[in-house]
Amino acid sequence: MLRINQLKFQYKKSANLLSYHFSINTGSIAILQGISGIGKTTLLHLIAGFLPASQGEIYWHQQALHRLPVEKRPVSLLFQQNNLFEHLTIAENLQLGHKLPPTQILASLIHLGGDARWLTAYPRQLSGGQQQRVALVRTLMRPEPLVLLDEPFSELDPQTRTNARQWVATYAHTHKKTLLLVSHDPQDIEQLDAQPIYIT
Ligand SMILES: Nc1ncnc2c1ncn2[C@@H]1O[C@H](COP(=O)(O)OP(=O)(O)OP(=O)(O)O)[C@@H](O)[C@H]1O
Repeated sequence: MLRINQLKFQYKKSANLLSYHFSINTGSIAILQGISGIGKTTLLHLIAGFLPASQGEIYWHQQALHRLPVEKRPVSLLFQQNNLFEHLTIAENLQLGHKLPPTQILASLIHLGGDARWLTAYPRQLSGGQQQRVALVRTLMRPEPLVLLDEPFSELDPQTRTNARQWVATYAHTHKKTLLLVSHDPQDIEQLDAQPIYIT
């Protein structure tokens, strides 16, 4: 279980105090919802360890994540943007952070409408939606059990989005991942059979 217990954060003294309290079951998919600027992205960064909480706790099973440095947290995070290293090819980007065979990674990419020809390209040579799918594949195929996805389908057309949702749901289920994602699209909740979590 991921347990967010009375977690609080403030960018600076004059800013709103952001506050979070909820839990999600291991192996489930949860979707963070709430109006723009309410603090969804901030929460993902607090869980991953890129921001320090001022109060509260983050527990993954019995492990106190809030006491661990970023690299020790069992977390894989897809940012809203800039997920790929510009100086590495797509193949090199896809190889980072795991030891899976390239054929398995390519199969996932193709499932999302990707193409083997992308592998030798650099990120700047792909469209925003193509880059997003590459980054999504890498984030989910890393070994960490807790996966945080910040608007993972935002750049995709409706058909590609449907395929991407199916791949994410199947991969997460098969590999026993726990997923927490940010989305404004009600269809994501329905098709991913996800638990909505409202941030207020
Ligand atoms: N680096 C920062 N420095 C100061 N304030 C910030 C910073 N990043 C975000 N904020 C502020 O913190 C609040 C929460 O931002 P956050 O990006 O977490 O919201 P969000 O719910 O993810 O928004 P959106 O749905 O628009 O992506 C906002 O008021 C934002 O202006």
